[in-house]
Amino acid sequence: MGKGRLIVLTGPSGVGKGTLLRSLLQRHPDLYVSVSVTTRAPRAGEVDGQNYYFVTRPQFERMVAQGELLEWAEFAGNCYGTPRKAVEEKIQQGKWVILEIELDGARQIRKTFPSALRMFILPPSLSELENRIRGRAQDSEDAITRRLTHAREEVSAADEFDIQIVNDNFEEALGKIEVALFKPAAAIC
Ligand SMILES: Nc1nc2c(ncn2[C@@H]2O[C@H](COP(=O)(O)OP(=O)(O)O)[C@@H](O)[C@H]2O)c(=O)[nH]1
Ligand SMILES: Nc1ncnc2c1ncn2[C@@H]1O[C@H](COP(=O)(O)OP(=O)(O)O)[C@@H](O)[C@H]1O
Repeated sequence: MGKGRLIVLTGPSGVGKGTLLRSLLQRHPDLYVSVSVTTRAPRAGEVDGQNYYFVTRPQFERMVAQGELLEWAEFAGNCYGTPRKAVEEKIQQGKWVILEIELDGARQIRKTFPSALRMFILPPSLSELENRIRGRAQDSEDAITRRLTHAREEVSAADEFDIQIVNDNFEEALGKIEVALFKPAAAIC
C-alpha cells in the first residue's frame, strides 16, 4: 500500500477548480476528493453528499464545537469546512486526498499539515474570471460581487503556495497539476 498524502487546491471562485478536479478524477480514479460541509444553499444540480454535505448553521456550529472539522472558514456569507474523519481515514488507508478549499482554510492546513502539497490556481485575468463566474450562471449578482471581491485578495496570496498554475488553456493546466502530483520531486525543479 502506498503512503497517504494531503493535497490542497485553492484559487478564486470561478477559476475552474471544480472542473479541473472532475477531469483529474476521471483520469486518476484512485485520488480521493474530500466532500466539504457547507451552509450554502445547493445550486441547481448539486447533490447532497456528492458536491457538498448541505447543513444548517446550527449543525455546522455543532460540528465545529465537537472538533469534527479539520479546517473551516466563512466565505461570501456562508460557512465551509472539511470533515476530519473521512480525510484521516483515507490518508491512513494510503490514499491521496485532495481538499478544494479557499485561502483561510489552506492557511490552517499549512499549520496543521505542513507536509501537504499546496497548489494555487490562477485565472488568466480578473476579467476572464468574471466572465467564467457569470458564464456559469449559478450565482446571484450579490454572490458574484462577493466572490470577485475575495478573488483579488486570494490572487495576491498565490505566492504562499508551493505551486502556481494559470488555468488559461484547460488541458495545459490539467497537465501541470498532473506533473505536480506525479513527477518525482527532483523532476519538478
Ligand atoms: N475553507 C474551506 N473552503 C471551502 C471548503 N469547501 C469549499 N470551499 C471553498 O469555498 C469557496 C466557495 O465555494 P462555492 O460556494 O462552492 O463556490 P465556487 O467556488 O464559486 O464554486 C471556494 O473557494 C471553495 O474552494 C471547505 O471545506 N473549507
Ligand atoms: N480553462 C478554462 N477556460 C475557459 N473556461 C473554463 C476553464 N476552466 C473552467 N472553465 C469554466 O469556468 C466556469 C467556472 O468553473 P468552476 O470549475 O465552477 O470553478 P470553481 O470551482 O473554481 O469555482 C465553468 O463554467 C467552467 O466550465
